[in-house]
Amino acid sequence: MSILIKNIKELLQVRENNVTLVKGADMKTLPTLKNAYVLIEHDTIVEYGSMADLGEIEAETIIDATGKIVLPTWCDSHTHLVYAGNREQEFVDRINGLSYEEIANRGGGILNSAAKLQNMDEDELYNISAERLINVMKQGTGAIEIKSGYGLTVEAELKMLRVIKRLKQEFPIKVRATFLGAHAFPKQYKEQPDSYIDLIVNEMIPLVSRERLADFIDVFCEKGYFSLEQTARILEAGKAHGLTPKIHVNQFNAFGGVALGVKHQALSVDHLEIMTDEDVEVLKNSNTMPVGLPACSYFISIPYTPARQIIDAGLPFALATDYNPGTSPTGNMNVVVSAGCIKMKMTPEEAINAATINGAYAMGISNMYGSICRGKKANLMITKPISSYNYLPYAFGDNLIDQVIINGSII
Ligand SMILES: N=CN[C@@H](CCC(=O)O)C(=O)O
Ligand SMILES: [Zn+2]
Repeated sequence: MSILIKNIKELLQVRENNVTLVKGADMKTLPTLKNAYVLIEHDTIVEYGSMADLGEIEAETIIDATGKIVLPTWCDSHTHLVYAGNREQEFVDRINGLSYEEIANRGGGILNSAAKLQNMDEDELYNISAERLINVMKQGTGAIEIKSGYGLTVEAELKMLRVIKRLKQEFPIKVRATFLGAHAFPKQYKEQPDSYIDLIVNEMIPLVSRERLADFIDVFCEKGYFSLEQTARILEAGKAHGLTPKIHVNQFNAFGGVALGVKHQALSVDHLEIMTDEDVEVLKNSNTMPVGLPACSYFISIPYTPARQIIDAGLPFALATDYNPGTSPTGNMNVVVSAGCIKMKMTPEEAINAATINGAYAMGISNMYGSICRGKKANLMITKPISSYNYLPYAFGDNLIDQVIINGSII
């Protein structure tokens, strides 16, 4: 199977060398090629170049992209896409003045999602999750991280991770799985929280690892959720079982979670709505990717991650959706890229770098995903005819994606 895309108005994120992330001032550069072509064979980008250099090439499928822009598919490094039901009542409660914290304290929030998921049959959970996955693929996402964390019992956490595994097997999109048993304390552990940490460390992590159900270990490190000490214990146990840390930190409070993540060589630290100068400082000279989730800030009206401060400090930065029923009921990376530009003052070049190559880095897959590079996976999207790539974040809410190719297949 071969596909030739020709007469491309502009081909974005073209990398001659296989860079694995971009940071600081380099994020302002988005290498492009005008009037270009790309040749795909099976699941791989084998060649690209200027139309002037296109010789006689045979291809089974030829796509004429006149007037259109082609770029790598989005790499969404933070989602909770597997969940049992929506929480629109909490949305209305927030409009009527309750905060995220107040709703959680009344038994809403993550515990509300866990109760629904524990009662849902695994096939039904798979079917509704598959529908969401198909939807985000059509919106241009070609690689995605999906977390557990709405189970909160051994059985329900494993159910979630098996659903993620099945999604990975059934769809061409690249899926990375994260074990987030430490998302909230189940009600029965409220008075003896360390017994829940024992359950995670002694039962859940060994089972998840034995059945190879996850790549990453995550913890919601936050006041009222998991403390620095509890987070450290879980990360240590995860690492001992081959899981790489990726943590939720600084969503509502800054109290040293970023430094803890860096100390444990977290691949990414996510949320970061509340950042101190020390948090930014500690990320320098680390291999940890800071990840912002602007759809969450928008939806629950909390501050936006200070992307400018982070990038201007010379750091890399990634954007992701945080797709979940409580704080970000969208998996649409196009909206996230727009929000990065509009609310975080990122340039379109920075936002596209953040949502492609840096998102891939935050999933540990940027050697094969996130840029147009010979030998990389054939994950590309073709826009409708548009005036320039700036139009993508500018026309927020418009569907500007015409065709999506994932793993060499047209979706
Ligand atoms: N903050 C923690 N976890 C999710 C929200 C979970 C929920 O409210 O269901 C997040 O990343 O925003
Ligand atoms: Zn999250």
